[in-house]
Amino acid sequence: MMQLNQFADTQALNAVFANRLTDILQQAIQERGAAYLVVSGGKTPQALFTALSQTQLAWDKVTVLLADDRWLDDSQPDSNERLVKATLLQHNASAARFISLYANTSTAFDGAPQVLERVKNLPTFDAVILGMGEDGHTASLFPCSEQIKQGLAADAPAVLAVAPTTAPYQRISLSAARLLNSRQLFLHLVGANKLAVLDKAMAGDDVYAMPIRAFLQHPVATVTVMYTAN
Ligand SMILES: O=C(O)[C@H](O)[C@@H](O)[C@H](O)[C@H](O)COP(=O)(O)O
Repeated sequence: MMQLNQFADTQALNAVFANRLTDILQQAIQERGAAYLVVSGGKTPQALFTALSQTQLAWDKVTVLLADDRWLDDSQPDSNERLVKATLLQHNASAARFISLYANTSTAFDGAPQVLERVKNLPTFDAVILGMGEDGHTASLFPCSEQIKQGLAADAPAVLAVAPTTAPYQRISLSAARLLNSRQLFLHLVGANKLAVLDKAMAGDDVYAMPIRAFLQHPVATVTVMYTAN
């Protein structure tokens, strides 16, 4: 299921979204003593991360990880880890624990087992923030990749290596099954072109053609879409 929330601009969206995430994490800490937040890389979330980094929260009880990363070390400009460290894990949020999806191996396929060790025993996430590409990919579950069946399988491991054919870099991605194991799922979209992709995703049902459908059309999970045109 999908619930669409539209905002006047990114500032309004980020203010509401940062508050909502803070409330969710706060409640998790109260109930369980710890909170787990999964974020996406790419361009869309950067201002949200800056807003979130300044919120009042027991950040030392929060674990942050990425939904996916490019197989690059964090000195590289296109590393999502680099982005998260530079924007989210600053100010108050610098106290959070971060779990890296990168290992120093030449390929993501060689490194995936090491990353799986770090992720496989994590509990249900409290919030997952997904992004979406214009081809309908989310995290690094790319429709063009040979690994897409594995990434969307109900019994997939928590983490898999992906080689996109229409986007740069090998990737490491949480599987759809692992991402869906969250109390809250958000999809963060900025730009009318992303709304058009969302409409297309809702209008068909081939999950391998548009992997975001595995979330938007999941029989049980609700995806809260946080959208603004600009
Ligand atoms: O590593 C990544 O690139 C992502 O996590 C990816 O899934 C992203 O969320 C979408 O591609 C949207 O990217 P933009 O926000 O840059 O449009």
